[in-house]
Amino acid sequence: MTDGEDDISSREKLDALLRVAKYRPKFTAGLIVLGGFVAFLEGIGLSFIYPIIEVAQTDGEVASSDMIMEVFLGIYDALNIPFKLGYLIIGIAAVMTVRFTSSFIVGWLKAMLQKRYEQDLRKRAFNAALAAEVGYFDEEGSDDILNAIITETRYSGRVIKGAVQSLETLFLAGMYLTVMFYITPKMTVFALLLLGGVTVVIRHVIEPAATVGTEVAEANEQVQQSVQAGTQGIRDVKLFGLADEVYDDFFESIRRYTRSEINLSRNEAAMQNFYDLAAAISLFVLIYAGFTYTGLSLGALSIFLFAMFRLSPLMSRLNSQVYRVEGNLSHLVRTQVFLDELDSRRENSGTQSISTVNRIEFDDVHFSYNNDEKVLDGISFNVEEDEFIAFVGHSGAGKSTIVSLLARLYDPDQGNIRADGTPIEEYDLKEWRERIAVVRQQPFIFNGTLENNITVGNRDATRDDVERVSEIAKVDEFVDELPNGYDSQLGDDGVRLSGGQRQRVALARALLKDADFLVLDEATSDLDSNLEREVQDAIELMDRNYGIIAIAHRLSTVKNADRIYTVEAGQIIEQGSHRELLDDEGEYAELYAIQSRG
Ligand SMILES: Nc1ncnc2c1ncn2[C@@H]1O[C@H](COP(=O)(O)OP(=O)(O)OP(=O)(O)O)[C@@H](O)[C@H]1O
Repeated sequence: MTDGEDDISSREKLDALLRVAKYRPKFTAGLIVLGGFVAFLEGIGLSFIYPIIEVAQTDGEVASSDMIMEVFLGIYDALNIPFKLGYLIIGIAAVMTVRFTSSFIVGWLKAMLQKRYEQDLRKRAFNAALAAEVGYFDEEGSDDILNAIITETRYSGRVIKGAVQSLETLFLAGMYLTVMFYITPKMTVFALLLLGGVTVVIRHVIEPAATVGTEVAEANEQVQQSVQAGTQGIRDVKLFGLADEVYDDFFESIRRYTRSEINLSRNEAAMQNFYDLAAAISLFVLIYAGFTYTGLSLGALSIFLFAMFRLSPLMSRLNSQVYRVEGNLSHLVRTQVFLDELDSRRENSGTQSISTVNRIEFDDVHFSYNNDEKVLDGISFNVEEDEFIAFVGHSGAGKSTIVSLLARLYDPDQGNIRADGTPIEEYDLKEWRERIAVVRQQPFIFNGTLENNITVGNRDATRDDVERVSEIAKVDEFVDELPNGYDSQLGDDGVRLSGGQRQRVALARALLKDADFLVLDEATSDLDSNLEREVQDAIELMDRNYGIIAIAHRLSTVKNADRIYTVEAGQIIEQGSHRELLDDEGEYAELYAIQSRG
């Protein structure tokens, strides 16, 4: 195979196969042994031809002329069965029954192995994806991750079945060869050279399977991306007249996919048919040679030719199977690389337990997303459990990033974030996230009921609890308009809700969590100012004591904050109460003046 950019080296393929072998090795070994047993029975069945032909020719009067005959006579004698044609037929029928029943079991177990392996890969991939850092999703894009979990794993699962199948075929071929070799070594070597030569020529001429496999995998990924843009992004596609562009992308990738799949099948068909052609010609050459140059008995020659007749399609099947396995191996290698990457990007959790937080402190925190532009440049602030602080500033200043770091979606490059004096990365990650309730500007709505969406952070909550927080978040104002109240299905990503309604659901969700700090990242920006004010008041008047960290564009919502921090280019440029900041006549005062005029 040529080593192009996207080609996968033999070493990688071998590693991938070795890793597959470690999945349920005993089951797989049992399956292979059973495959060997099938081949053995096939051999026994085949050898029955010999006594059957001999007995038919001599009308039952056979002498133990050679080893095969002696073995058969011995067995029939031991079982006390007459060595007659009828009983020989019954014998072969019995052997074939066991052989094909075993084959059926092998087929069944193979499917089991393949599907379970595929399931295992999917489970591992999704589990690892759920545990991976958010940064990995930023880099890879969720489309690629989706494709790796859904599509690549399916192809990968086929490797294990294909490999076992190839081994089975190899056993059968080996058995036929052994029988042939036993009868006439010279003609067997000649037959092998013929078939082997044809195989080498055909494989050399046809494109290496893995290259085509990689092409199929890449094209698949692109198809998925285009379809996703056309489904998830359908509104923007329509609004911006992007349908043609999205369709062109889709068409180009599906064309690539179709072409690669056709090439793959063409290569397989070519291999199969040209091989069969060569095998058929070889067979007639051998029939001629057998009758002309060897003094074999009709029985022996029949077994030889029958074995040869069965061997040739097996060899071509083996060729196609190996070719398929190689093709699927490139998917497997990609899946394994993906799994390794996910594992190496696992979120780090601390071990320290945490049940309440009284104080959070950012101490000279620096951060950049891709090690290039600094997004946070020395952020320091603190907030107590009974305080309300706010961040304001221009878009892109780094405010949401502060929240992401606080929730440990990312870790700082430099500096410390402490909770009650301990760096937050030392806390158990899950427990830490339970301490803070974050409401994002564009929350995700899960496919389920309204109630289900409100209780995501507290599945034990009762309907009363749900109604209580819904009143504060003003969800109660639209719940009656939904067809089944709290039991209404919200659809994929909450398509049935307006932006403001989604935000209210997210707020109710956060309020239901038993957290110590409530983090509102433009949480009410889609509500009209009156409703926003009402929600804000309701939160501030709650009996429950939360520390509140709010990010706001509309400055009126943070007027009551104990401290307001103005963020610019990743730095806090001023801080103080609303009054103090107005008196300072700095950036905040300017922003406030602009908004008041508006
Ligand atoms: N996941 C990400 N990967 C790379 N860069 C990012 C990512 N998220 C944000 N940024 C960049 O970091 C900078 C700060 O973004 P951030 O969302 O924190 O700003 P913000 O002040 O909250 O803005 P806004 O008010 O518009 O929400 C921006 O320049 C943005 O492009």
